[in-house]
Amino acid sequence: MPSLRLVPFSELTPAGALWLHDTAASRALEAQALAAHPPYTLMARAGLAVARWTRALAPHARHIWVAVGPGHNGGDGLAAAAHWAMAGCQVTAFLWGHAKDLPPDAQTAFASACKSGVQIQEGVALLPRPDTTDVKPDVVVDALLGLGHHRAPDERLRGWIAALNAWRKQGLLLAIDVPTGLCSDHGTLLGAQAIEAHATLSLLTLKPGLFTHSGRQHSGEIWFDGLATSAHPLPPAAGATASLTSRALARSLQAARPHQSHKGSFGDVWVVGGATGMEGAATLAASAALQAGAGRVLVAPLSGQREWAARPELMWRSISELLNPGVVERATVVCGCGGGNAVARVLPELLQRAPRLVLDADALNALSADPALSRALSQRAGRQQLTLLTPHPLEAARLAHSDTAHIQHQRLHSAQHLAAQTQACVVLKGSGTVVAQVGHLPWVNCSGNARLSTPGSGDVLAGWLGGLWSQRPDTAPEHLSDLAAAVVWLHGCAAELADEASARGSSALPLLASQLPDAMARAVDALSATRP
Ligand SMILES: NC(=O)C1=CN([C@@H]2O[C@H](COP(=O)(O)OP(=O)(O)OC[C@H]3O[C@@H](n4cnc5c(N)ncnc54)[C@H](O)[C@@H]3O)[C@@H](O)[C@H]2O)[C@@H](O)CC1
Ligand SMILES: [K+]
Repeated sequence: MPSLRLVPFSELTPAGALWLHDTAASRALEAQALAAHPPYTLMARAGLAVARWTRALAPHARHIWVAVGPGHNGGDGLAAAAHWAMAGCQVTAFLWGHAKDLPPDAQTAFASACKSGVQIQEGVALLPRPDTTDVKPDVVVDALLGLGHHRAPDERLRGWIAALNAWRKQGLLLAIDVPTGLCSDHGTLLGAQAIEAHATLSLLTLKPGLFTHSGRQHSGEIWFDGLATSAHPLPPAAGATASLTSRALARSLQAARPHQSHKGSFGDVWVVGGATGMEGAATLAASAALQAGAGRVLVAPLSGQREWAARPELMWRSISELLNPGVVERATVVCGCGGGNAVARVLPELLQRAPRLVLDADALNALSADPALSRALSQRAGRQQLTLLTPHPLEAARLAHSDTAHIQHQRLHSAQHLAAQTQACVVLKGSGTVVAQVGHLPWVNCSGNARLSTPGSGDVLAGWLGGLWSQRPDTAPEHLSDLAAAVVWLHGCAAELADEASARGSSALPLLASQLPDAMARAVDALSATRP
């Protein structure tokens, strides 16, 4: 099943953008909304939204448990509990603390829950686990902690998290706003454990931590309700931390091929990579560039080996042909896929001359190892030469002279920092790929699944980026991150389509990189099949 449900909002936004708000930005919006409405309005709406959502996910649920934390997240759970009970469900609320200690709105929700017939247990030491009770709820809801959770769970909270997760196999485990234990800003775990929900309903704003690092794993299907706090159904872009990629973004970058077109209409992509033993990486990138629609794709293998059989449409050339006067200046160059150490030799000239350069894998490693190359990279922007970097976290760590844990701890910041350091557009790969460029709100990708964790997947992404870019050589610097984010979305969409097509319907097996260009082509076809 696709793991993101933002419809109808994602289909309604004309620019195709949904905004993500970190804790500070969400708190600012929350304060505005609270000031604009009578007390309890927002929590009442949150409770109704949670109740309707639960109904939609589990229409036949009769028996619901909710774990209620000490703050407003717990209040949302109590407000929902009142609705479930009024709808005839048997509902038990397990309170972390005592009702008298709840904030005022949550006390109102508590009173409403009591009146509606919710069974309440206060000051509960530990939520019952499936092996300690004969009762079998259909749905268990995490309303422990939300935006107010910033420190590592202590032993008692770890016990509650473990008990809630133990219900995952018995029924539906749902999280309100943020799965407890997950950092809503960075998607990291605040301690060793966090709720692993089947689905999460984000309230008022979408939080970046739901979408990147461990966010997707722990949030399950992500749903959103803006609580109708303004005339528009969505929170404003102002103050947003990032934008979420969408189908609409990908569609906006996909143009029909004009009837009178010929291969010269779509530009040349040169792929430089494929050192000895790694020729396949260059071939994958080249195949992707071709399938993305580039006019001609020329491969300059660093090994000198030409894989004629790989794709008859590809042309095999030497590096010196690429470096002939006027050739590289007209090309879109994808460099580094399977490049080995040999790639360092060609980088100085490519950095100097290529107007559009995608740097991946060993090209990134070469840059990190040589300060002269890094300087040459950062000087490109001043000459209006554009660069796309596609590091995975380890490559990003090398480029930033940091370590992977540091990069991953704050993926959004890391990508933005790297973009500033290199003056390039940075695609930081991983669960919830981040696309960052100086002066622009970063993108966080919402498509994809673990089928993409397979060798060669990144080569295909780099190649497709080159292939789309060659058809849009005049992409303005300020739109480069949009182009990159659209391709990242397509790459993920291909994996989701593979899931839908599979009889097993889940990410049990990888999508082989050699099949990925075709799968991305199907994703493009699916774009044009949906309404504009
Ligand atoms: N204020 C409102 O009317 C609204 C609030 N909303 C909900 O309110 C939530 C935020 O509410 P709060 O600011 O009260 O935050 P939380 O509900 O996340 O909880 C904060 C409370 O938990 C305690 N706490 C934090 N970390 C802890 C830990 N590790 N162990 C034990 N206790 C810990 C804090 O001391 C504080 O008492 C959102 O996530 C959302 O669910 C939204 O529904 C929008 C409306
Ligand atoms: K929660």
